[in-house]
Amino acid sequence: MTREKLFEQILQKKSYLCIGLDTDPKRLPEHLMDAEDPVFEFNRQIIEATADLCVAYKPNIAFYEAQGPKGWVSLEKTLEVIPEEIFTIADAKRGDIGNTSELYARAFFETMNFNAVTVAPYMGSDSVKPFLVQPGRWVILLALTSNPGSQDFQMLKLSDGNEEYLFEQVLRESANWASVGQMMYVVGATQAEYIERVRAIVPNHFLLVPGVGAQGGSLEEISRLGMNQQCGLLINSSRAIIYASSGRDFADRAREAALEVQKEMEQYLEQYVMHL
Ligand SMILES: O=c1ccn([C@@H]2O[C@H](COP(=O)(O)O)[C@@H](O)[C@H]2O)c(=O)[nH]1
Repeated sequence: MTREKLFEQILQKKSYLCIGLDTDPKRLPEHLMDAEDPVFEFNRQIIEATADLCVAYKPNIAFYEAQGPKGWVSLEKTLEVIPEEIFTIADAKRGDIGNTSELYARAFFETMNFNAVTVAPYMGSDSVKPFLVQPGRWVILLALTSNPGSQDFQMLKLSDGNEEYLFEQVLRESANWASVGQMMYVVGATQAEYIERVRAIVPNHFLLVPGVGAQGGSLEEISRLGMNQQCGLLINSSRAIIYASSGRDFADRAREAALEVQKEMEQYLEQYVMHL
């Protein structure tokens, strides 16, 4: 999917919400356990209830891999019921030597038909570039993650005297590997105090922002500080939406939770994008 198509969808739905399908078989409503494929049935109903309120779905691949072969089947079936216009992200955090990355790219872009895959930058350009071969398929590179451990390496100051953090060097260098139409960055909502530093280096890129909802990041703050003229944000929320209820009403409650976020996003889009 092109950047233009993504922006069109954002304007049309007045939403930049990405719903995370972190579907944990242990957290499924009891009544779904009789279904042939409870994980798929859960996802199907969540998608049916929320597709008009979000612009992306992000299955976290770990939740499917952990199930073995049947998890991959649930994932494949889930992809088939996501409407065509919605952006799909394989949150897989891959990256390896070149020929192995090529196969990861094939797995997520060809065997499965994802629009984007999350990639770790630690192994450098030759581990990331094999994901950048097809126009319309995106790399979402981990830049400044939402977890406390982001301090361990991403926030290290480089010793070359220019006072940059390692995550800033990752942004600066990797921005040369692809156009803004093929590369996004993961920046946690819990890192709002650094968002201006991020935007100083990558003003035009889309950012995938996890960490609102269950992790406590502020949607208002990240929207105010992080939006650009094409919105430039996909805000992910997983548990706060998909587990809004563990009962028979789970899909309706998920819709209500998504609607609340979408309404708030509508205000920010009007405030920070539409008037530009
Ligand atoms: O820095 C990161 C990168 C990825 N994630 C992933 O996003 C979702 C967040 O789920 P919530 O339930 O909304 O907290 C999950 O799949 C993480 O693995 C992240 O949180 N932070």
